[in-house]
Amino acid sequence: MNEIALRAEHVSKVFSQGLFKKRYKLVLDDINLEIKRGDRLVIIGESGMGKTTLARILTNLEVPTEGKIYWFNKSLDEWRRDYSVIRRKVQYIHQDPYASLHPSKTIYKIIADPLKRCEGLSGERLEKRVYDLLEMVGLTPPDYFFNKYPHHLSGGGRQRLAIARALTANPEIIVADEPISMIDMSLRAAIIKLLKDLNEKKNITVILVLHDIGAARYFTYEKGEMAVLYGGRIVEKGSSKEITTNPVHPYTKVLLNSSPIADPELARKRKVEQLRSYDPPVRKPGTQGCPFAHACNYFTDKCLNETPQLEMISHSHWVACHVFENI
Ligand SMILES: Nc1ncnc2c1ncn2[C@@H]1O[C@H](COP(=O)(O)OP(=O)(O)OP(=O)(O)O)[C@@H](O)[C@H]1O
Repeated sequence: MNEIALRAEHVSKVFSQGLFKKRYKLVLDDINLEIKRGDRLVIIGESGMGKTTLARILTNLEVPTEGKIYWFNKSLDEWRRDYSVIRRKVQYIHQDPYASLHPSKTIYKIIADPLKRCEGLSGERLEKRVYDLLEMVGLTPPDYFFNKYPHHLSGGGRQRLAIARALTANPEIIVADEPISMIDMSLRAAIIKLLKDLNEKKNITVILVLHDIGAARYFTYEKGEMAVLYGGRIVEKGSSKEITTNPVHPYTKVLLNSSPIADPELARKRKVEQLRSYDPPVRKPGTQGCPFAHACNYFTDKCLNETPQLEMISHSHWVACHVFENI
């Protein structure tokens, strides 16, 4: 059975700024998403598009202004009685592993403490679990790391440690927010591969928030979906193959065309479309119109006045754009 692991239904978020004269900002606008148990999903978009806010709402670290989140077909209200149990099954991995790891605890303690607290493990059984978890995330040989501290690790090593700590809860869903943004290029693929392995071998549902479409493609190449976020709205979503080989939204096309190519000759030949604006849109609650209209080269009056809704264009592909057929 393909159970839905996580679903966002009509999720919106408004932040207010300013102490006396409040200004309201619509950061997420009517997000609808779902992911089946054991699947992979990437939420992709550039800085300021609302990705972190969405990831935090999906894991109940932030409360939506409107809409609901469902974990395994039950709303968070319905989980209230068993919340402490289900909470541990949905783990959030922070984009800055260093900030999320206790600097004065040894690596052993960082992993052992939650295992002691939640599973009551001690002695040899505890040590074996710590050893196995470090091995699983590639911090090997594990006992070499037992008495080291997070600052002894590279950025990639710290992200592995943060993943191992999340695994102490035996999670069923992992939401990782830009897990590779603070680590060296050469180590990024290894972290994505680790998350793929956890999905494949342990059937953990993995949602990745990324701004790099190359990394998104690598994560979802064999299976999985992508949702492209712009100005707090999903502008295109579908199978990884559809989004990367047949993108139709003008923003997705720009994202794909601006991803780095190793070959300098090909990079020189590539024509990258210039947008009318590179600033993320600032939207107020109640704003109508396409969030991308201020940057889009193909906008019409309709784009300024009417918010495009996601429409199915094939069984694994949806787009929210009034003009995509004319581009
Ligand atoms: N607590 C908050 N109060 C007010 N505004 C906020 C708050 N958190 C986020 N924002 C604003 O919401 C918008 C979206 O932020 P968010 O961090 O979700 O985007 P993002 O796509 O993850 O970008 P980045 O990769 O830069 O973090 C930004 O304009 C940000 O300034």
